Amino acid sequence: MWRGGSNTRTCKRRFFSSPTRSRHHRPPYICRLHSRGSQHLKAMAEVDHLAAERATARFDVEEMKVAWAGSRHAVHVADRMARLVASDPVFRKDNRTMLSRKELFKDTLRKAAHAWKRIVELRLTEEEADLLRQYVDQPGYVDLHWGMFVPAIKGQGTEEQQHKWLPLAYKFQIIGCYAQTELGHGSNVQGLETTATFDPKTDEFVIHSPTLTSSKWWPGGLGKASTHAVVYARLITEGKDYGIHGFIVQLRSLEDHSPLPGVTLGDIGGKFGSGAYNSMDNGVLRFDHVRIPRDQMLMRLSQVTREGKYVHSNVPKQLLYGTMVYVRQSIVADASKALSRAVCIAVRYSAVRKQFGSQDGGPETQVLNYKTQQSRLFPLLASAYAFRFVGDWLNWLYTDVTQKLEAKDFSTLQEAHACTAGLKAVTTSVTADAIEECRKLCGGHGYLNSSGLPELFAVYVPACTYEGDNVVLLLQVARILMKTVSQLASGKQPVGTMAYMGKVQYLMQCKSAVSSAEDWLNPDAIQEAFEARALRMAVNCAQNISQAASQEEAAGFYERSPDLLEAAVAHIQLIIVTKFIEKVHQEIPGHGVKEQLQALCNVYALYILHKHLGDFLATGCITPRQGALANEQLGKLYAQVRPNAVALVDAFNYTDHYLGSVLGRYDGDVYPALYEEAWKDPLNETVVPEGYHEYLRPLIKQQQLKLSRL
Ligand SMILES: CC/C=C\C/C=C\C/C=C\C/C=C\C/C=C\C/C=C\C=C\C(=O)SCCNC(=O)CCNC(=O)[C@H](O)C(C)(C)COP(=O)(O)OP(=O)(O)OC[C@H]1O[C@@H](n2cnc3c(N)ncnc32)[C@H](O)[C@@H]1OP(=O)(O)O
Ligand SMILES: Cc1cc2nc3c(=O)[nH]c(=O)nc-3n(C[C@H](O)[C@H](O)[C@H](O)COP(=O)(O)OP(=O)(O)OC[C@H]3O[C@@H](n4cnc5c(N)ncnc54)[C@H](O)[C@@H]3O)c2cc1C
Repeated sequence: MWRGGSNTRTCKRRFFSSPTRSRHHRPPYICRLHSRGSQHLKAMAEVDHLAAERATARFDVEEMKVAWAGSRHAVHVADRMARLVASDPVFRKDNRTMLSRKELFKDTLRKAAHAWKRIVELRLTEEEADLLRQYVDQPGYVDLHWGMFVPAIKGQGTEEQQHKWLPLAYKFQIIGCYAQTELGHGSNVQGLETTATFDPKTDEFVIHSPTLTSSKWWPGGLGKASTHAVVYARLITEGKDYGIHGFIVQLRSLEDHSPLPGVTLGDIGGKFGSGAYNSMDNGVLRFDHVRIPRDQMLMRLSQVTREGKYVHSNVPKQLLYGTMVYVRQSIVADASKALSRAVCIAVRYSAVRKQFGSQDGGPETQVLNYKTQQSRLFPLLASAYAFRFVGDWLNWLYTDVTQKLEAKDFSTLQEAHACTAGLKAVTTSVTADAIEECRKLCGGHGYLNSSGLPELFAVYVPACTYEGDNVVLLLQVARILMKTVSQLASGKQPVGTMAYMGKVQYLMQCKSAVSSAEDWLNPDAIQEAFEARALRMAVNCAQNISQAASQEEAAGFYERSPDLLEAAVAHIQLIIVTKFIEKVHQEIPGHGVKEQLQALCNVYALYILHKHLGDFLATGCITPRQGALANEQLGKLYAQVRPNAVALVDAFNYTDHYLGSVLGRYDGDVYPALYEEAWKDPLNETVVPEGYHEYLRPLIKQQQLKLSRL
């Protein structure tokens, strides 16, 4: 093989012959390697494996792209934007992990400015611009500007305020961030300490950070880029504290970007992983009696009059949390993107990679053919599709609730909160774990930056924390579940995703009718088992809380919170399974597409059942035998997915630029790419490393001297 042959030996000789060769003047062996032509290498590499894989697909990949993207139009626009970004040298990202923090941040500013220039030049629509930013794929201040600052003003500002501030934000005449979290408090929003005290003499609010722990801490874009922030602070007027409200505060000069008087701010420092989320300037901010006009309080939900009187509109105060609800639903859509990227890399590489099993000098086995590889990878593939569809549904729910709120109908607010909080928590936790699992599925090469997986993981894991720590959010779901269970006795019929709880009499005693592995292909059997498990877990928790009669309800909730978390997860998994089943029931065009989605839906549901078998058995929803039959059926489904696996990840329609992984390349030509990538590392800029003369040579010489004395 070329990898271990004479070229390698030439390489060693040449390296030792020249101490300071630059990577721009590569040693002759590399030139020779190239002059022999990439065609020669290609012929020797395993390019054909993916072509052969694609030929075994039993469905129409182009139509699956439509099912994944949501419409033919969505495929077309996404494709155009992805290619626009991939073909633009400013958007290159293969060198990102080698940049210093300062270089990375400057690169992010450059990319953001260039993206904006292209958006304006090409007169892109909002949909196109969002996609272009997604494919640029580098976290930066623009995410918070468009993702939180603008939505906060839209959701909490009066029409007059929107009219004043939004045009400035839309044209980047100001740059905004979302400054809620403080050093001392993040999860507990009501515990924030920053104050906004109304001064009727000047008709201003005085924004102040009374303690160190009240310093704003974490807001993205705050550290270096933003000129303005929506700041959350305790509103104090007429000597009374009215709790947390939002205020638009200018932080930096629009002339020279210097902090305004009374404002102290900066970046909070390096974060997990090289490159990755370090492109973002998460910041710290302190106020020393900073004055803002009264009309910079976001006044849609409540107002302070010229005289300083507090007036609360007749709306639920939780509408203040609206921006978080909006972002949580978009994070569910992001989860399917991040998970599908990791799975695409792991599936393609598993089809290329071979280990063991060579018979009579024949080829080794593709690792994708190992049942263990399939049982680790295919549930993640199914989860990517499941999250995609539940994300679409959540987006619909969010739009529906927003329309109802506009009409002053607040009846679905709790449903929106429970679904966004719970789905955000479950999909991000699964995705973070899955990216790490995909790294392991790629063996040693998965640990290289060039696999794309370390960076994806480092960028993605904070999703388990931002926009609400996942445990805190699941406890919110659990509280709503307990409230719903307690209302069942009074005959109140639960609605929306809790409606199944209305079948309490039946679901508490039903027994699964499954008697063969094939019976688990029946969506009704799956649905019933998941509903019974979720309801029984919730009812068990409610009973345990109320049986602790000596305790206050809150203390009982606290005691039982680990069980409540599991009940909340069971409820959210039921929603994901239900929405996948509903999707598959729809008319889905394209040869074999519906069948593949059906198989993935079953993989998802039966994998969850298998993983959480303890829940299903302990609640008596299924018998151990039925659990074993589910596992048997799961194995059959993996065999069904196997010939379609590569085509199923092709349907995500990701460019090599967006994937950013030598292992996940579309053409499967992995080894030459890995080899090539290694030489780009700064350590290879010189053949003899810096520090050799200072540290290595003296050490070796000293040891040689010692030995010669012996
Ligand atoms: C290199 C690139 C490579 C790869 C990239 C690949 C992928 C990357 C993908 C994405 C990355 C890109 C961008 C990143 C995007 C975003 C991240 C950036 C920004 C992050 C921003 C933030 O984090 S902002 C701060 C968020 N903070 C929180 O979420 C705080 C959490 N806490 C709370 O929400 C609340 O404090 C609480 C809900 C926990 C408690 O509320 P509280 O009012 O104190 O008390 P309760 O008694 O619990 O509740 C009272 C009642 O209110 C109801 N309630 C609570 N919340 C809501 C709500 N939101 N809506 C409606 N109702 C609500 C609750 O149920 C109670 O109701 P009752 O009926 O029981 O009274
Ligand atoms: C990358 C990143 C970007 C961010 N961007 C922004 C931003 O733009 N704007 C902004 O305002 N904020 C931002 N944040 C802050 C983020 O929203 C908070 O970190 C998050 O809400 C968690 O709050 P915390 O840090 O206070 O965690 P804590 O609440 O201190 O959590 C610590 C531990 O305590 C546990 N815990 C806390 N409360 C409970 C409870 N009641 N019951 C059981 N366990 C509990 C948690 O599960 C966790 O294990 C960002 C954070 C990160 C990491």
